[in-house]
Amino acid sequence: MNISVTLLGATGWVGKELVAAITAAPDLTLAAAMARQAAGQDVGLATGGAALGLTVAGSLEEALAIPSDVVIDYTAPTAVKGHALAAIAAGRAVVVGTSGLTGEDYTEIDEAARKAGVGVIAAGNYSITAALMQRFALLAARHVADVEVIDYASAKKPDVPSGTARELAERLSQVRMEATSRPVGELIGPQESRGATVGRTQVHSVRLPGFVLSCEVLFGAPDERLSIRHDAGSSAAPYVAGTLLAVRRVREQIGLRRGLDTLLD
Ligand SMILES: NC(=O)c1ccc[n+]([C@@H]2O[C@H](COP(=O)([O-])OP(=O)(O)OC[C@H]3O[C@@H](n4cnc5c(N)ncnc54)[C@H](O)[C@@H]3O)[C@@H](O)[C@H]2O)c1
Ligand SMILES: O=C(O)C1=N[C@H](C(=O)O)CCC1
Repeated sequence: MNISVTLLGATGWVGKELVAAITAAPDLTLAAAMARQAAGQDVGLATGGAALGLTVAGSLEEALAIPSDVVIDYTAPTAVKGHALAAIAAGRAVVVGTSGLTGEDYTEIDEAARKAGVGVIAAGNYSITAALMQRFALLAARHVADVEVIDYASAKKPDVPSGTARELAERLSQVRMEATSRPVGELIGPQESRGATVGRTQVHSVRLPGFVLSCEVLFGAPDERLSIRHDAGSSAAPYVAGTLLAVRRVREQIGLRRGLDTLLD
């Protein structure tokens, strides 16, 4: 069955790749696309491809006025929550790609989705290999008590920690044992040196030129260490397949599902 899609953030780094992938997929139709600065232009031309005969919507209201099954959001951390709640209120299933949402934001989105009877899938990272990192880390956390997360991104990334690191830390916190390291609140010196506590897990964010997005999970045990690391390259291609997998699966559920690895079985 064909799935019609509304894409928010269509002219962005990830959005452009998704326009090409959705229009090439025989089971998907790009019903609407929003990008404020390219409003009124042909979506295909605005994203560097051939004309598609679909005009870019300049606002969320305009985009949601066109019927679709699923709304994808790859916009900005400041905008995504409002977009998701509006799409849910319009009866659409939602795939969240944008980073920056907290656990509390997701609780609110889950409640709204359950009330509306629609599904939402959110993944801090839609790359298949990043999902595998999360899967391996969750397995390791059942056996090794001490774990911390290092989040590396470009100097320009506006949000902290990355969606990848935040989701990983929140999920590790649900399964991990008590750390054996001294509690952060009992340390001598600036507690910020120990990073941010996300759930029950310390996250250390590095923002430097030369990085795109990397995430490292460090496990420590007496006289040994385990590190599991994901490094993204410079293109947005790795996020496309996972996002489209979520689009194809999101209408099977009601409420929120977090983590691409939960779709991989
Ligand atoms: N989950 C994942 O796998 C994954 C992968 C890559 C990027 N991301 C996240 O997705 C988000 C977008 O990333 P990007 O690199 O494509 O960004 P980008 O800046 O290249 O593109 C953002 C797009 O959204 C639009 N936009 C920005 N602010 C908006 C607003 N307030 N309202 C409406 N539209 C708005 C822009 O015009 C643009 O079209 C970021 O939060 C990024 O961290 C997540
Ligand atoms: O480039 C970004 O920004 C990315 N953001 C996601 C995150 O916050 O984890 C993941 C992929 C790239």
